[in-house]
Amino acid sequence: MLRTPSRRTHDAGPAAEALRLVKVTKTHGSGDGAVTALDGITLSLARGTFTAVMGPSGSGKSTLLQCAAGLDRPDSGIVLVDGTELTGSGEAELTRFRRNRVGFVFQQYNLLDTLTVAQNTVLPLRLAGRRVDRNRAREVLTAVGLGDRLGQLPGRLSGGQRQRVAIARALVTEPRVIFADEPTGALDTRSAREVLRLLQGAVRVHGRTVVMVTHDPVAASYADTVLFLADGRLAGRLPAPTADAVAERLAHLGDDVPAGV
Ligand SMILES: Nc1ncnc2c1ncn2[C@@H]1O[C@H](COP(=O)(O)OP(=O)(O)OP(=O)(O)O)[C@@H](O)[C@H]1O
Repeated sequence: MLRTPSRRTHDAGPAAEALRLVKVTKTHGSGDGAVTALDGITLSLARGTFTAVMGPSGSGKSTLLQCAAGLDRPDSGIVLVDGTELTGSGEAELTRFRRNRVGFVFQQYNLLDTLTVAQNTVLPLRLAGRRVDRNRAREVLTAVGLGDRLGQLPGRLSGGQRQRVAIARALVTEPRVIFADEPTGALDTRSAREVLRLLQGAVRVHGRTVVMVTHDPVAASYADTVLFLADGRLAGRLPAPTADAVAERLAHLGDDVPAGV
């Protein structure tokens, strides 16, 4: 069962906490081929914050996001989203939780080509069995600047426009946390900026919580805080990041790893 705040034991201000990981470990593969992707990650993210996760290739960023979002299961440790414990829950419950409380944005958009922009946008509501208000797609697509594209197929849109549909789709359920894995990785500078501003607006205007994996220091500078990963461990934290400061930290990652972040 998913545990509610009143029944869980790791309770440090649930009202203010959007995401909490306690000693999360994850190993991919087994035997000689086993790779420790996450090596005891403990972190807490406040509601209404925008966090970027950075680190070298293979440092565990995507695995962290997948485990935090309930898309993958840690080997050990605890994951709480908005005060509800995901670890230890059944598959059906986890699916229901993801559909209602979490939004996703991926590098490759993951839109369904045969559905219109509007249909793609409200798909999470349909999958969750929620009522779909006729105006909901228009409302949320207008907010991302695509109010005039409702009936189009994704194949007719640019990469930036597709990613904005993906953001509308992530926002449509009014999720507690939005997880974005390299959302600007396939975009040109201008489209990337639009996407980052939308994510920033979701946090600043609507109080959502965004966790974004990125390789790009400029993209990370849109976040309130950057968390650095190295070898599956937290290797630093940078509040109020500038692109230069992020690039500088990345260049020296591993020089000194603090014990707790
Ligand atoms: N499904 C898998 N099977 C085996 N090994 C995996 C799998 N997924 C990830 N790994 C390994 O786990 C480690 C962490 O991978 P992960 O994708 O989380 O890192 P990352 O920081 O997101 O990397 P990148 O920046 O290249 O996307 C890497 O060594 C990777 O090769």
